[in-house]
Amino acid sequence: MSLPIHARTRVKICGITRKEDALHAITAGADALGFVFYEPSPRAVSAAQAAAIIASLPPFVSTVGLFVDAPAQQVHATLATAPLSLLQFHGDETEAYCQQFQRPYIKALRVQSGDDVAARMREYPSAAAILLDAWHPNQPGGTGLCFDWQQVPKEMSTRVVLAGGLSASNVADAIRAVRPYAVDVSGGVESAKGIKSAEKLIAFMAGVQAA
Ligand SMILES: O=C(O)c1ccccc1NCC(=O)[C@H](O)[C@H](O)COP(=O)(O)O
Repeated sequence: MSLPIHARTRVKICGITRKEDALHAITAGADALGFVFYEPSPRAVSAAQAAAIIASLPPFVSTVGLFVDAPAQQVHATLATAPLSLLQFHGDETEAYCQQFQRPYIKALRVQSGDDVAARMREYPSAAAILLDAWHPNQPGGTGLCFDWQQVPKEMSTRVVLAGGLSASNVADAIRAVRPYAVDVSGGVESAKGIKSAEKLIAFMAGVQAA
């Protein structure tokens, strides 16, 4: 039996740094929250900060821990402190690296023009989903940039979490173009880096529902 997974598009709000933002995101209807464990990011949190936010959440909310080419020991130590439902790997991690933590994981791929996205996605058969994001030479994520949605292989869209430059103004078009399993947003729902806006979260969710 095939599941009707397109009955609605799931939403992950990434770069949560404050309890109030987490609760605004959930109240607006988000399914998942992302915590950035990458020190150079303006949205970085410690494992203890993430654990405190997660402890304040209602049930049935997925929590995603994001890493960029982190030493395995850092991922293990974070998991020991923060109860994360999934891991997200945003660097050049191999499938063998991603699998070693025995947790469901999302592999992020940063898309450049000319990329064979289908071939890159096939390198991670064990991933729970593939997050497709925009490529930038100096920033591994959270760039606020879109990539060309036509590059998403249509036959694989049920595995895709679409990210990169999404906001209330373009998320409905993005969903209609790609029909992804989920969308992911960070900068498009912020009032400042790492600070989410309740109004922008509500507007973003309305855009998702309009698609
Ligand atoms: O958000 C960050 O600062 C970040 C830093 C390093 C790696 C990944 C990062 N974010 C990952 C995400 O999942 C973002 O939501 C995704 O890149 C989209 O960001 P945006 O274009 O700002 O919506």
